[in-house]
Amino acid sequence: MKVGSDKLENVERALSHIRQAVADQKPTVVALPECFNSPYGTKYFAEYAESIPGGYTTMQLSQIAKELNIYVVGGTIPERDPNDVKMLYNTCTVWSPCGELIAKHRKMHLFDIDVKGGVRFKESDVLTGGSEFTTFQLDNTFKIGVGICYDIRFEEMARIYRNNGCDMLIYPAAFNMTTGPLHWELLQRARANDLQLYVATISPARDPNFEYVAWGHSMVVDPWGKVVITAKESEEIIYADIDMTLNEKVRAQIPVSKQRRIDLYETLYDQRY
Ligand SMILES: NC(=O)CCC(=O)C(=O)O
Repeated sequence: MKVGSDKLENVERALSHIRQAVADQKPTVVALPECFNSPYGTKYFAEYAESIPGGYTTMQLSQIAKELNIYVVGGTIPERDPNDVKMLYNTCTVWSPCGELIAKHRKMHLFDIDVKGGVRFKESDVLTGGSEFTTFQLDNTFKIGVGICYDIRFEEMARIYRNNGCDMLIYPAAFNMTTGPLHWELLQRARANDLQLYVATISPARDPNFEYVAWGHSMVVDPWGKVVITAKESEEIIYADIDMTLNEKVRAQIPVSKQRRIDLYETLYDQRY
């Protein structure tokens, strides 16, 4: 999705794409990118931040989920904590087909990197990291874990979701022109293959005129680690059918989860899998 500097236009564009997706394919779930109501940059977050729920952007997401009878994974927006207005988060909301807020994830791992000759970014200059894991269920059948962009680099987080029974991980995300070419697909396929579940990412479209140039290429990867579909770098809606039986089929044929030598790893992870 293209994201510009006009918040109302950004939200209107998101709503219009959601309507388009529903008209084209009647999906169960629609997902938006990281930072879809604001340009992605630390100097913008305070100005575009809203409280959740109650702010303009998330009210619109609630209404459209209800109107179209779908689940909406509402990308992310900068969130202002109403109890402490200095506290800002990068937050994803999830809305049920009744328009209820069923999950809220605050980005747990803040994007602070400095690649020589490449990208430098420091979310922690203005944002606070969340400290809760976030999952939701689709009609009590399919369990989804939510992470935001840089969160995908932390395999422990994904493992915890898997140990808690997640069938899919969704990451609204905005990689960049330095790390995108090397790591965007790699990380998604790694998470999907290691944990034998579906992974989806949703990115803003690439706009070379912004200071932070997003990599684009929203993607869905299946539990074999195979890319099911990928978008171009420009604006595009992509659709994927999720086979809810595939995780179990892959896990039965390559039973790595049952073969892990957790007795040797000295891991703190839950040892159920
Ligand atoms: N918005 C982000 O968290 C970007 C993460 C990223 O680009 C990476 O390389 O990791």
